[in-house]
Amino acid sequence: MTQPGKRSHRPSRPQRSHPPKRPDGPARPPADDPARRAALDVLRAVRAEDAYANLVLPKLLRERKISGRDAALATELTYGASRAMGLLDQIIAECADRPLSKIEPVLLDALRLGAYQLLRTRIPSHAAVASTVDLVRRDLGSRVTGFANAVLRRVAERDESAWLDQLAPDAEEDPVGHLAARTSHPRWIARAFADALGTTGDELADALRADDERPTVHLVARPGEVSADELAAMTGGDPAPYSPYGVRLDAGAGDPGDLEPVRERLANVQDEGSQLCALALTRPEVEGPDERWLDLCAGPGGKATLLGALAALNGGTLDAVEQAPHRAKLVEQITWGLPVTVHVADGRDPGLPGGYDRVLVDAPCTGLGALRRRPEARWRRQPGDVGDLTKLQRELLVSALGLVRPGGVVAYVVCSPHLSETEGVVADVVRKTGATPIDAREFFPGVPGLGDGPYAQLWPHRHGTDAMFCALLRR
Ligand SMILES: C[S@@+](CC[C@H](N)C(=O)[O-])C[C@H]1O[C@@H](n2cnc3c(N)ncnc32)[C@H](O)[C@@H]1O
Repeated sequence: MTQPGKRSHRPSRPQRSHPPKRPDGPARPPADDPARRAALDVLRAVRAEDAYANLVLPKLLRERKISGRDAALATELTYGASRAMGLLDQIIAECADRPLSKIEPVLLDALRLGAYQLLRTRIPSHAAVASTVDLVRRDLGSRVTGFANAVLRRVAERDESAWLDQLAPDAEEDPVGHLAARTSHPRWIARAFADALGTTGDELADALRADDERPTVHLVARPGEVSADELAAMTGGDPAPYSPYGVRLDAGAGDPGDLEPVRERLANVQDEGSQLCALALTRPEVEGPDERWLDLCAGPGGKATLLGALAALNGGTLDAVEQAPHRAKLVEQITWGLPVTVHVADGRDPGLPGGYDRVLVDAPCTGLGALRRRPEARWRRQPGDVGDLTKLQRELLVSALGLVRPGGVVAYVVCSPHLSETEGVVADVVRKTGATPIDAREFFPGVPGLGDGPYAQLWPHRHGTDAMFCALLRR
């Protein structure tokens, strides 16, 4: 696991033997503690099965019929502890009498939950400690409850800010490491953001902080079915600031899949940044026919649906390629009724005839631009992932340029601001193929702050979207 940088000295052991008492709040958590149990089970699934917290948790809450305040607490603890894992581990390592690698994984999960409650919630310290010890007792028996109790009491000796004063690198000497620790990001991700933003100053802090905010849900109105204004009126949301099809819902608006317009296929859930990148592909002029479009990495089908609906309005068609069969099925389901043909194939050599007027490459990437949606992703991703992905990204983009007709347009899109995945890939392919970059920013009308061009980079802290990157190339 990548951890924020830290100083080498160990702190003196905390002196107090009891966590600070707070008069408010319950003395002990309820004996049956469905919220914390659910949070622990999700952390375990994320660690042991490479599961995604944002998929496992809602399912588990439904199955166990956990709702209301318990569901809210389970969500806060699961997502919060997942996001802060690197920092929590550093603090636990300082407080334990053995290295993290020698702590049973389930016990470590429980300690993370306990430490999160102590440092980042208003739950009284004694309740946070007691509830964690109860979880540990139920899962592992009494043999390790003393250890869990002792570690958490030490964690409770300081608040988060005091721990950070001790553990975070010095702001002057190592500004990126300092901000990484303060915002609970791995250092390499903070570095990648700094490189893309061109600063290690205040804007880097804003970008990293925005990653910890829960994103609001964005909907896309299906072109030809309903307008953004109508969709906003139907859902109680607001028309989005940039996408003509977008609607932003209030935070906590519930499960958007339950909304009637979504059930009736008038709208889909889609980040406004994704909408803007798909739309950018459709906007540059092409001479001659403009009716055959291709999406080379289509699963699960968000952009294919928007492009398919726009193609339908113009009498065109969309071929959608996806390598993973189960994801191709999702594309089929979501684009049902649209002029979209799904092909299960490798986009690097999909066996299609070519000559397309417009091609989208929404390439597999590190997803560093959507970390706020996947709480555990920042700790799961490793710097070594970038090399393999950029090779695949280059190959897919070269393939797209072979499939588009002369004069046609290719959009290269990734949900990452990492310069190797963005400008690095495009520069390499432009050199190799002689494709001509178009200034993509022109095709994001009304959107400020997209960077120095010719590419467009969106950011959560600037635009309230995922950090999507879009390059437009003409063959
Ligand atoms: C970023 S996602 C695409 C998201 C999609 N465009 C949307 O808007 O819903 C990348 C997709 O590419 C697929 N993929 C990975 N390698 C591929 C390849 N060699 N050929 C085609 N698809 C591939 C992945 O399975 C994944 O579904």
